[in-house]
Amino acid sequence: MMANMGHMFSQVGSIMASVMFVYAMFQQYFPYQFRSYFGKYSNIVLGFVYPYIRIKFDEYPGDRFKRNEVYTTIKTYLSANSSARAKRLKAHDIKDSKSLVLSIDDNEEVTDEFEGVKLWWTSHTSSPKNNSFSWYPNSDDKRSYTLTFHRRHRDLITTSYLGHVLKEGKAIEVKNRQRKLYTNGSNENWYGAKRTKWSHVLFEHPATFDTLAMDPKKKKEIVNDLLKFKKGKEYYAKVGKAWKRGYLLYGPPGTGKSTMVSAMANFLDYDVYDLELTSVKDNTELRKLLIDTSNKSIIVIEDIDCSLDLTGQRKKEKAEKKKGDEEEKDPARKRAEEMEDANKSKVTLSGLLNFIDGIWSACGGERIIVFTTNYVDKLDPALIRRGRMDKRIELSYCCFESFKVLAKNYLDVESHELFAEIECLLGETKMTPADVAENIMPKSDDEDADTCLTNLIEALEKEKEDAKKKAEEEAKLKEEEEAKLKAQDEEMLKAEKEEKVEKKEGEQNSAKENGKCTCNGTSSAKEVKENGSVSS
Ligand SMILES: Nc1ncnc2c1ncn2[C@@H]1O[C@H](COP(=O)(O)OP(=O)(O)OP(=O)(O)O)[C@@H](O)[C@H]1O
Ligand SMILES: [Mg+2]
Repeated sequence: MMANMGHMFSQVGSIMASVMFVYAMFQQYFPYQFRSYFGKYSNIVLGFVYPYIRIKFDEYPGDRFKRNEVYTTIKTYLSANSSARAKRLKAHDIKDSKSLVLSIDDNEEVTDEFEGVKLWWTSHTSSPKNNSFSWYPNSDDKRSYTLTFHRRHRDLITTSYLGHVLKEGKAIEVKNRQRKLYTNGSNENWYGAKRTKWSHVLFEHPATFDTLAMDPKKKKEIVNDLLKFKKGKEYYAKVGKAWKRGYLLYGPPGTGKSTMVSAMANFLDYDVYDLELTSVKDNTELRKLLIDTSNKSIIVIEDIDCSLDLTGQRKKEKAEKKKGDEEEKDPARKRAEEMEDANKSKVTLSGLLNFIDGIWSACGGERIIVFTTNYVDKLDPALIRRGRMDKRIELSYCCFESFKVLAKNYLDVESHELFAEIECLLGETKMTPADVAENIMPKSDDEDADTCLTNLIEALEKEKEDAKKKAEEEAKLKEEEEAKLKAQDEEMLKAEKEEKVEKKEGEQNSAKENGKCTCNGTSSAKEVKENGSVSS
């Protein structure tokens, strides 16, 4: 028996060796054309014997920058439907810290059934050929799912089943949706070159329009505007506009610009993309980033005035200054500066304008672009014209209406005897909502509403006093400056007067001397004449 087994193994071994040998010879000596013919016909022959059809769904199909949504939907569908049957699973996000989201692992196969028909899903990951070795998973891996089914079910699968997968996957996506906060840090060096420059965390900012302190009328207007936008798909299509809207939020620091962005995201249930312009290399990268944002999202560029040399003038000035400096700079410093310049963002104003409303901005829809700034006057008018920034919202110092919202949120107080005084003081001072909030926030368990409001009154009075002192100092400074200017003017006038007098005197003197001179001249001429006559 054992001898028979041994004989059989040696037989199998020699057959395998022969097959390998023939295959190697075939690879080596068959001309390329033959091989391709062979491949083609072998596929046809195989088609008769192997009656299965395969459909492949790539994560990044062909020449696209954008992730294939179908791939994502299939992944969601398979996670929900097949994770019970797969043997090797991957655990992903933890939804609300309550449950794990599972999906099938790489190169794992699961079966599914649809109207009594059996089919197979396989996940694949292939790494691009790369000479460098890395311990980390390569984020440039190509991932795909392959669906295999018998060819007799072709119609059923390609129409009904795939439709069912997409519909169900989308429904699960909506149910499990967790909003994300994306940012474009320079993460190139983490796991090699990434396909997407966005990295994300879960968006968990609790700000809402209810907690946002601002004039209720203005707030209502913004909420209505956002609602109209969200429901406006058909309307935008009808008027031939890309479905996007620009908001410019401006005002002093601490007046709630960033808070409003979070409130907008929570209200609309959108993702947030916090775009850091200074780490975007150039306009092409900016475009890629834009294309790789999802629908239903808010793209925020904070402090736009600081992010970019938005005026051509500033660049020119710099260039001129550079020219002047160039001669005296030593080569090492020059090189260091050149390196620094190379690392700096080369995003230009026109690149940014294209990002906002160029042809590319219409890829996808339902996007809100928000710029925030402390200095609206510094911005280039081209950047904030209507159509780019459709709505401008000024967030300003705390008024009484805003205070009431904060008091309700922070202290649960809707009316109080100290309110009248606070209203009066708020009218006379400039305190940001951030400062007001900080003052009325209880700092210990012993502090109640009375103490907190008294704290605020003290702070407001101090602010008023400081403002008064500052105003007085400024007035004094102004007075001194004016006095100085006046003194300078007077001195100049005096100097001018003296100069005039001196000039006049000088002229008179020279006139006198000239008079003498003519006499002398005539006498000397006379003398000459006389001398001449003498000599002659
Ligand atoms: N209008 C407001 N309503 C409620 N809270 C506010 C408001 N404004 C400011 N705050 C509070 O002050 C803090 C700072 O506000 P925020 O970051 O929104 O200011 P900002 O206008 O973005 O300032 P900056 O210009 O410096 O970025 C927030 O954490 C928030 O709690
Ligand atoms: Mg801010």
